[in-house]
Amino acid sequence: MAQGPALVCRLLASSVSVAHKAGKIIRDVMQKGDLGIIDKGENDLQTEADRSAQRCIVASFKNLYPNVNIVAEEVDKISQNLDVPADWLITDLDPKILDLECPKSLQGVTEDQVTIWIDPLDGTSEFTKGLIDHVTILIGVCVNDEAVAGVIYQPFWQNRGRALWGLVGSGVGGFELKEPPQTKKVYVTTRSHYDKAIEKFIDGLKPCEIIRVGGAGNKVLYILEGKAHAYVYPSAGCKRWDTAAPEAVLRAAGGELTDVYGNKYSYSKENEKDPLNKYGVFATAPSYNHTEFMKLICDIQSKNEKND
Ligand SMILES: Nc1ncnc2c1ncn2[C@@H]1O[C@H](COP(=O)(O)O)[C@@H](OP(=O)(O)O)[C@H]1O
Ligand SMILES: [Mg+2]
Ligand SMILES: [Mg+2]
Ligand SMILES: [Mg+2]
Repeated sequence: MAQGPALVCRLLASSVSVAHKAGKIIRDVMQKGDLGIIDKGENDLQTEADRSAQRCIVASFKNLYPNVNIVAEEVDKISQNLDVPADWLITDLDPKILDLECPKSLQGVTEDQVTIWIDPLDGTSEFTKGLIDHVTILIGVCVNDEAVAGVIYQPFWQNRGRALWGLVGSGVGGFELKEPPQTKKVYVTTRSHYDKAIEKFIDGLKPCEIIRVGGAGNKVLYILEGKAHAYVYPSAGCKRWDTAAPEAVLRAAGGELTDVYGNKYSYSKENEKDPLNKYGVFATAPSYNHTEFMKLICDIQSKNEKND
């Protein structure tokens, strides 16, 4: 008897659908111009767009998948038991995603094994400065420890939004995967959390071109669209909601994302209590050997420790 699409495929298609709805909320807040900025402290802002986009995504997922674990960036009690307005309801699931060949290891997954890591607006600092191209919505579908599917959504793309999605072991969609330039190495790093230590680390990578832009999702996008060989963030600061979706899409495309020791982050629900990516973020394009890259990173790390 036909089983219908696997839960992971339905969750991925639902993530694309709800990201479109949250994207419209973010565009509307920007259009109205009253961002309602709150400073959460330590260079971490939150706006009405972060709050409203999260409410839409969390309420919609809870409505359709009541037993899935959900961890979202913004502390917001409202979305826990919200009546979902009709225009937030998850609808029109993309048949291309529902019809994906779901990897055998994921076919029997049940809701209780799933944790959805949500960053309703990644690149908030840039959003408050009107740098809207840096902004993405990140929805990572994780099974036990692993980020297996994800959506990097650009709400301001051609002013109607674009979803880049991936299912590890199955494929990617919504964009054209491009290789980075064959010439010099190009690395992408933080724009708004740059400090002397990061600058010193990045200097160790020279000669290369350094691009500084906002958003973890946006930096992985630079890799997927062939604008950079690697994303280098040699500091704690990002959280699991910043990397779950980008890691899933990048790995589905053949790339890698790890900490400074070359280890993947665990995305199990237990990490809700301590979501900090303590050992940085290092992501590489499919054609860029991650092991080689991490050896280079390790050399820089030990050189800096010797000189300190
Ligand atoms: N040192 C730090 N302190 C607080 N947040 C940090 C941080 N470093 C990175 N982040 C968060 O990680 C994401 C990517 O950061 P960056 O743009 O600097 O590369 C942003 O997510 P949000 O915009 O969702 O908060 C940012 O806030
Ligand atoms: Mg934030
Ligand atoms: Mg973020
Ligand atoms: Mg955010």
